[in-house]
Amino acid sequence: MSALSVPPAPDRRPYVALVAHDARKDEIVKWAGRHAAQLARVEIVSTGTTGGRISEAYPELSVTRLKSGPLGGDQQIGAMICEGQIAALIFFVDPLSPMPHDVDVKALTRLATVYDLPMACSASTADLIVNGLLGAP
Ligand SMILES: O=C(CO)COP(=O)(O)O
Repeated sequence: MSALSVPPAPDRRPYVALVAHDARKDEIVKWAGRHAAQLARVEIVSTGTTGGRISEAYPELSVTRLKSGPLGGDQQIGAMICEGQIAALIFFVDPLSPMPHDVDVKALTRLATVYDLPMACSASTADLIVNGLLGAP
């Protein structure tokens, strides 16, 4: 699918948003591998680079890639949250590095809170969310 537009809501399956900062991309790829059977039951939407890494590692998963985070991808996912298209946000943030798009990161986590969306910023909480929403592996 195009990396340029927010896609329409899928017919049947909710989106789970997967996003990670560079320092944590290896970690989210590993995490997605542990949950691949569960993630195969949903549509995944990701910021550009994160989505590329996950698709490359697990071509069997359905991953829609948006813009890269610093180029607006976080905001695209925020818009999808507003439109009720996202069931959960798994966002492995890097808390140790300054980000040029810090305002976008804050806006995304803020919207997840506004809409009471299940949101995880690390693997242990992401495990609980995915097991809770999608059942045990
Ligand atoms: O920067 C990000 C989230 O704030 C992630 O974007 P990428 O997946 O394109 O690296």
